[in-house]
Amino acid sequence: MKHGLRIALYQPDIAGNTGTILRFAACMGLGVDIIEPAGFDLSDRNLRRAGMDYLEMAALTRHVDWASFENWRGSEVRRLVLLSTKAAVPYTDFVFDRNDVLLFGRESAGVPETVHDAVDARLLIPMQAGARSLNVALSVAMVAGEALRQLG
Ligand SMILES: C[S@@+](CC[C@H](N)C(=O)[O-])C[C@H]1O[C@@H](n2cnc3c(N)ncnc32)[C@H](O)[C@@H]1O
Repeated sequence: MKHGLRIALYQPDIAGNTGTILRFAACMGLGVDIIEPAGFDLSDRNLRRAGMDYLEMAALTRHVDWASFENWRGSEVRRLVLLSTKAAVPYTDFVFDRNDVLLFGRESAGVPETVHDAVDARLLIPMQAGARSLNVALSVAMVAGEALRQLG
Protein backbone atom coordinates (compact mmCIF):
# COMPACT_ATOMS: atom_id res chain seq x y z
CA MET A 1 0.00 0.00 0.00
CA LYS A 2 1.29 3.50 -0.87
CA HIS A 3 1.32 6.20 1.80
CA GLY A 4 1.39 9.99 1.36
CA LEU A 5 4.09 10.01 4.03
CA ARG A 6 7.53 10.92 2.62
CA ILE A 7 11.15 10.82 3.78
CA ALA A 8 13.41 13.75 2.89
CA LEU A 9 17.21 13.60 3.17
CA TYR A 10 19.05 16.91 3.48
CA GLN A 11 22.29 16.80 1.46
CA PRO A 12 23.14 13.19 2.39
CA ASP A 13 26.85 12.41 2.25
CA ILE A 14 27.11 8.63 2.81
CA ALA A 15 25.94 6.61 -0.19
CA GLY A 16 25.41 3.37 1.75
CA ASN A 17 22.98 5.07 4.16
CA THR A 18 20.93 6.51 1.30
CA GLY A 19 20.85 3.08 -0.39
CA THR A 20 19.60 1.52 2.85
CA ILE A 21 16.92 4.21 3.20
CA LEU A 22 15.81 3.83 -0.45
CA ARG A 23 15.44 0.07 0.08
CA PHE A 24 13.45 0.62 3.29
CA ALA A 25 11.22 3.23 1.63
CA ALA A 26 10.58 0.97 -1.38
CA CYS A 27 9.60 -1.89 0.96
CA MET A 28 7.26 0.36 3.01
CA GLY A 29 5.74 2.19 0.03
CA LEU A 30 7.13 5.60 1.03
CA GLY A 31 8.36 8.34 -1.32
CA VAL A 32 11.85 9.78 -0.83
CA ASP A 33 13.06 13.32 -1.51
CA ILE A 34 16.78 13.99 -1.81
CA ILE A 35 17.73 17.62 -1.30
CA GLU A 36 20.95 18.15 -3.27
CA PRO A 37 23.86 18.51 -3.36
CA ALA A 38 24.56 14.99 -2.14
CA GLY A 39 28.08 13.78 -1.44
CA PHE A 40 27.81 11.04 -4.13
CA ASP A 41 25.91 10.35 -7.32
CA LEU A 42 23.26 7.75 -8.02
CA SER A 43 25.71 5.44 -9.76
CA ASP A 44 27.79 5.16 -6.55
CA ARG A 45 28.85 1.55 -5.86
CA ASN A 46 27.97 1.72 -2.16
CA LEU A 47 24.52 3.14 -2.89
CA ARG A 48 23.86 0.31 -5.38
CA ARG A 49 25.20 -2.32 -2.98
CA ALA A 50 22.96 -1.15 -0.09
CA GLY A 51 19.90 -0.44 -2.24
CA MET A 52 20.21 -3.49 -4.50
CA ASP A 53 17.37 -3.99 -6.99
CA TYR A 54 15.04 -2.09 -4.63
CA LEU A 55 16.47 1.11 -6.16
CA GLU A 56 14.36 0.43 -9.27
CA MET A 57 11.25 0.27 -7.05
CA ALA A 58 12.10 3.41 -5.07
CA ALA A 59 9.87 6.47 -5.61
CA LEU A 60 12.73 8.97 -5.57
CA THR A 61 12.46 12.70 -6.29
CA ARG A 62 15.63 14.81 -6.47
CA HIS A 63 15.53 18.53 -5.70
CA VAL A 64 18.47 20.60 -6.91
CA ASP A 65 18.58 22.63 -3.69
CA TRP A 66 16.66 23.60 -0.54
CA ALA A 67 14.77 26.42 -2.32
CA SER A 68 13.40 24.12 -5.00
CA PHE A 69 12.43 21.52 -2.38
CA GLU A 70 10.53 24.25 -0.49
CA ASN A 71 8.82 25.39 -3.72
CA TRP A 72 7.65 21.83 -4.33
CA ARG A 73 6.47 21.42 -0.72
CA GLY A 74 4.54 24.70 -0.86
CA SER A 75 2.67 23.46 -3.92
CA GLU A 76 1.79 20.21 -2.11
CA VAL A 77 0.82 21.77 1.27
CA ARG A 78 2.59 19.24 3.47
CA ARG A 79 4.03 19.70 6.96
CA LEU A 80 7.78 19.41 7.30
CA VAL A 81 8.85 17.44 10.39
CA LEU A 82 12.57 17.59 11.23
CA LEU A 83 14.37 14.89 13.20
CA SER A 84 17.12 16.53 15.19
CA THR A 85 19.32 15.72 18.16
CA LYS A 86 18.67 19.35 19.24
CA ALA A 87 14.88 18.89 19.41
CA ALA A 88 12.97 18.56 22.67
CA VAL A 89 9.76 16.67 21.70
CA PRO A 90 10.10 12.84 21.67
CA TYR A 91 8.91 11.43 18.33
CA THR A 92 6.58 9.03 20.19
CA ASP A 93 4.63 12.03 21.59
CA PHE A 94 3.92 13.46 18.13
CA VAL A 95 0.70 12.89 16.16
CA PHE A 96 1.75 12.22 12.56
CA ASP A 97 -0.30 13.15 9.52
CA ARG A 98 -0.40 10.95 6.41
CA ASN A 99 1.01 13.79 4.26
CA ASP A 100 3.94 14.67 6.54
CA VAL A 101 7.44 14.91 5.11
CA LEU A 102 9.96 13.55 7.63
CA LEU A 103 13.24 15.44 7.19
CA PHE A 104 16.61 13.96 8.22
CA GLY A 105 19.92 15.81 8.33
CA ARG A 106 23.28 15.26 6.70
CA GLU A 107 25.41 12.61 8.40
CA SER A 108 28.32 14.99 9.03
CA ALA A 109 26.43 18.13 10.10
CA GLY A 110 22.64 17.71 10.47
CA VAL A 111 20.84 20.75 8.96
CA PRO A 112 21.76 24.47 9.05
CA GLU A 113 19.90 26.91 11.35
CA THR A 114 17.89 28.31 8.43
CA VAL A 115 16.41 24.85 7.78
CA HIS A 116 15.95 24.18 11.51
CA ASP A 117 13.92 27.41 11.76
CA ALA A 118 11.81 26.74 8.63
CA VAL A 119 10.20 23.45 9.67
CA ASP A 120 6.74 22.89 11.22
CA ALA A 121 7.91 20.55 13.99
CA ARG A 122 11.19 19.24 15.44
CA LEU A 123 11.39 15.80 17.01
CA LEU A 124 13.95 13.90 19.06
CA ILE A 125 14.70 10.21 19.38
CA PRO A 126 15.70 10.12 23.06
CA MET A 127 19.07 8.47 23.71
CA GLN A 128 21.24 7.55 26.66
CA ALA A 129 23.15 10.41 28.30
CA GLY A 130 26.41 11.03 26.46
CA ALA A 131 25.28 9.45 23.15
CA ARG A 132 25.71 11.90 20.25
CA SER A 133 23.44 10.56 17.50
CA LEU A 134 22.06 7.50 15.74
CA ASN A 135 22.88 6.42 12.21
CA VAL A 136 20.52 8.30 9.89
CA ALA A 137 19.08 5.14 8.30
CA LEU A 138 18.21 3.73 11.73
CA SER A 139 16.59 7.06 12.65
CA VAL A 140 14.47 6.86 9.50
CA ALA A 141 13.36 3.31 10.32
CA MET A 142 12.41 4.19 13.91
CA VAL A 143 10.44 7.34 13.11
CA ALA A 144 8.78 6.18 9.89
CA GLY A 145 7.92 2.96 11.75
CA GLU A 146 6.12 4.94 14.46
CA ALA A 147 4.36 7.15 11.90
CA LEU A 148 3.17 4.08 9.96
CA ARG A 149 2.01 2.42 13.18
CA GLN A 150 -0.09 5.51 13.98
CA LEU A 151 -1.46 5.88 10.46
CA GLY A 152 -2.33 2.23 10.02
C1 LIG B 1 24.37 11.20 12.16
S1 LIG B 1 23.06 12.27 12.49
C2 LIG B 1 23.80 13.90 12.34
C3 LIG B 1 24.76 14.23 13.39
C4 LIG B 1 25.22 15.67 13.28
N1 LIG B 1 26.56 15.75 13.78
C5 LIG B 1 24.31 16.62 14.04
O1 LIG B 1 24.80 17.28 14.95
O2 LIG B 1 23.13 16.73 13.72
C6 LIG B 1 22.13 12.29 10.98
C7 LIG B 1 20.68 12.62 11.16
O3 LIG B 1 20.02 11.52 11.80
C8 LIG B 1 18.93 12.02 12.57
N2 LIG B 1 19.17 11.65 13.97
C9 LIG B 1 20.17 10.88 14.46
N3 LIG B 1 20.02 10.69 15.77
C10 LIG B 1 18.90 11.36 16.14
C11 LIG B 1 18.20 11.54 17.38
N4 LIG B 1 18.64 10.99 18.50
N5 LIG B 1 17.07 12.27 17.38
C12 LIG B 1 16.61 12.83 16.24
N6 LIG B 1 17.22 12.71 15.04
C13 LIG B 1 18.35 11.97 14.99
C14 LIG B 1 18.89 13.53 12.37
O4 LIG B 1 18.02 13.86 11.33
C15 LIG B 1 20.34 13.83 12.00
O5 LIG B 1 20.48 15.05 11.31
